[in-house]
Amino acid sequence: MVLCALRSSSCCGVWSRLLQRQARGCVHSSVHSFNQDGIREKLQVFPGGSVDLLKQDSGVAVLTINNPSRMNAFSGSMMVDLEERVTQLENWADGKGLIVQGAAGTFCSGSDLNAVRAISNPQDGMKMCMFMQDALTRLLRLPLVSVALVEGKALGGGAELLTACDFRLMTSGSLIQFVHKHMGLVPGWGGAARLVRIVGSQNALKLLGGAVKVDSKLGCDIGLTDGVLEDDQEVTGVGTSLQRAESWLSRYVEGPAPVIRAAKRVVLSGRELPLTEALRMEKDVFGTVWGAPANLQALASKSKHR
Ligand SMILES: CC[C@H](C(=O)O)C(=O)SCCNC(=O)CCNC(=O)[C@H](O)C(C)(C)COP(=O)(O)OP(=O)(O)OC[C@H]1O[C@@H](n2cnc3c(N)ncnc32)[C@H](O)[C@@H]1OP(=O)(O)O
Repeated sequence: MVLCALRSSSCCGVWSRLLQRQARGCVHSSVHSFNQDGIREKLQVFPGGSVDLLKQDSGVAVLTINNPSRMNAFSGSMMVDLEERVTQLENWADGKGLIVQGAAGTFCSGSDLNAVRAISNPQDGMKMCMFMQDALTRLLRLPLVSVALVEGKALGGGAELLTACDFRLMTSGSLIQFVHKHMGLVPGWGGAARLVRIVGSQNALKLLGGAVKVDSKLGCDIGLTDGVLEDDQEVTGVGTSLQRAESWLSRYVEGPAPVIRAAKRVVLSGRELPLTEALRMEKDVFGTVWGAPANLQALASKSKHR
């Protein structure tokens, strides 16, 4: 229903405005009956765990899904936490990168089934779905290069969460599974739409239709996974998984924040907008870096790219 409303308004101007609102604001704000505050109140009734944000001086933030006693399942209050952390990241002008991880060596086992059982009626399900679509769409649209660090298991909504990052790293023993079929469901947090864009419709249908268990090898083969890290217990002297993920990300966030953020913006518009609009957006973003300090400095230093 929500997606239909978005699709039917797919003229370039609307898409452009949607993307331009990426800095702040709600993806579904124009959809009748999407009352974000009302949904937030409803979700808060299901407490437990937290979503924690650490903004570092390096310009790389770490977002941790933290509910270890339930394998980092999302309680209602954690969904609200997630949306608030995304707002904080939208307002973080100096940021360049983001790592999304789960606490205590596992990624995320999806929605908290206790909360899911309590809101298993269609109306509440729709509201939760729109709230999480909004939060995860805005997460992917942040002007930060983002990577999901998948340790342990990423199931159901947890698998959807990792598709809302630019890149995915898996530790060698980790597993991704869109278990929705086994729950009589399909993804509702935008995970199917993003998965198709990452692995193509053939592979996406296999993963959803077969609830296939994706290990690090299969993940690499189909392009879901961008790198494999050895499990912490298997290695010595090369740091924790988080340190290795930071090291992997460092080459993509090295350099001045305005340039890295501009790179993410042009890729994002290329990915989401029709060509004419994407070109217009690229021109606008180009205008923010042309003649700016990093550009002038590079020109003055007569740099060679050997
Ligand atoms: C389908 C989409 C939907 C959505 O909202 O869009 C969802 O995401 S629904 C949730 C889909 N996820 C699941 O169904 C996961 C179910 N859990 C498992 O398969 C296992 O617990 C597993 C594989 C995550 C871990 O297995 P393991 O043997 O290693 O540990 P335990 O089973 O003993 O789990 C420890 C502890 O965590 C609780 N737990 C795990 N996942 C959830 C969850 N999603 N919601 C609530 N609680 C969860 C589990 O019940 C155990 O608690 P305990 O009190 O010890 O029984």
